[in-house]
Amino acid sequence: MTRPAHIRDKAVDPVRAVARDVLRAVRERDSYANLVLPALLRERKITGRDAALATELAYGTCRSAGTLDEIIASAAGRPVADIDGTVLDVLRLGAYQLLRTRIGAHAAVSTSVDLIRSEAGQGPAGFCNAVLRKISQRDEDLWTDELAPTMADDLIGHLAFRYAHPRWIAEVFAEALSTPDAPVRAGELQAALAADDERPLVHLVARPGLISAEELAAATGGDIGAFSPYCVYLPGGDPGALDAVREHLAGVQDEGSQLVARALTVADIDGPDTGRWLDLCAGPGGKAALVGAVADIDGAHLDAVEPSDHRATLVRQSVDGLPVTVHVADGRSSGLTPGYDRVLVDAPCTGLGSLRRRPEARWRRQPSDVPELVALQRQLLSAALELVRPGGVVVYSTCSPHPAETVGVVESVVADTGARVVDARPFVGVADIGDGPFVQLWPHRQGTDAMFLAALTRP
Ligand SMILES: C[S@@+](CC[C@H](N)C(=O)[O-])C[C@H]1O[C@@H](n2cnc3c(N)ncnc32)[C@H](O)[C@@H]1O
Repeated sequence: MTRPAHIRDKAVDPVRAVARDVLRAVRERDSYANLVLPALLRERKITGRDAALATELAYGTCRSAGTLDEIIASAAGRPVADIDGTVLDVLRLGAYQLLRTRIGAHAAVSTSVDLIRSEAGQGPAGFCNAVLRKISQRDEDLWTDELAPTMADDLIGHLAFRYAHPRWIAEVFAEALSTPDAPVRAGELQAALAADDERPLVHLVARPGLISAEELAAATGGDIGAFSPYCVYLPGGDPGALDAVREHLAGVQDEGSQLVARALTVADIDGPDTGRWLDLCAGPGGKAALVGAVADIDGAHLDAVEPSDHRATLVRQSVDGLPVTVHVADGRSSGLTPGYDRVLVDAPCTGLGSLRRRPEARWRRQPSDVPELVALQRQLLSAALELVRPGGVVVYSTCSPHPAETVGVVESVVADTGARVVDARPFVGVADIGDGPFVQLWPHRQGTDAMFLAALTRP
């Protein structure tokens, strides 16, 4: 019987082999690292500390790939486009260990060379050895001095390299953190990119009516969240293995997303709440589950719209047992009867606000993705304003701080429709959240994803 490639060669470290295979799936098949990795760990029965190391190596390398590539190209004396993909995956993995972990240089280089030798033979293994040894002669700061522009010449370019972000995303962060009166301070942009470059805590949501945040914290050993009454911070480990998650008492959800869902349920509206609530972009169902649980307590009902069959199935699973009806439909032409008290538009977006939770996303997204998304966001927000009743509330949110997707969309729809912006800050309940009326959360300020939230009503 032929043994699988990853265990054919005894010299190959199985933990690094898993990380390498995640990088390969991301590069060759556009896979999502956070879907591939758990499946590989299960299949290869890698658990405990080994699983934690494989996760750190796979996700960390994905997050920093662009900066690592510039260092690899310099050390190899050729562009990374001229390096065979299977060799490049291992060079990235080795460079990550050398520059961004405490793993010793000998272990980082020798395990990488073993990986290449087992697949590609002695020649590529020698190349890998030479490149990684060259990289190991400097630490990350020295490579930054060597290859990045100086802070004085080009602040954004420097910080983008240092904190492993594409330059255009660092520019978006700088724009979003600037005020009409003043450009972003260097220290603030640095803090924002640094926080976005770190592995985030897992945030759990305690499902209202089933378990309290206090009970969930006690059951999981986590800490109660700072802002959302449902949130628990989990320091580490596999949340899928927790009893509370397996029994659907709790789920995994960033605290910023919890605050958006909660804002919909507590926002002021004119007149009595008739209990008609709508989630116009519901898949995969994280916010619908939280809103649906509150609807159950408040005697309301939630309609949840999602055009993709697969994602609508995920919504159904996440709202099982709650007063929620899932509609497979386009939110721009859902056919639902107007008159909703509360409508959530958690719009499809670039996701630039949750890059820390999607390891490879920052290198995949392109500025050219933005205009099409903005057009869709405007149409969805306009549709929501037709579905809400006069005096009801529409909450518009994105997991992106991109000004075109946030303030730009809201202001253009307000100009077109005559809708009125309401101060969203009281519905979020976070102190020192800016001058309003919009809310922009940030990893470096609140420890949440960079969620944006606006509240609108129509006369
Ligand atoms: C940011 S996600 C929503 C996340 C969701 N609210 C949650 O908390 O789990 C945006 C969703 O909008 C859906 N979508 C895309 N085009 C849409 C459309 N025309 N109408 C309604 N939803 C759409 C996407 O399939 C995706 O599931």
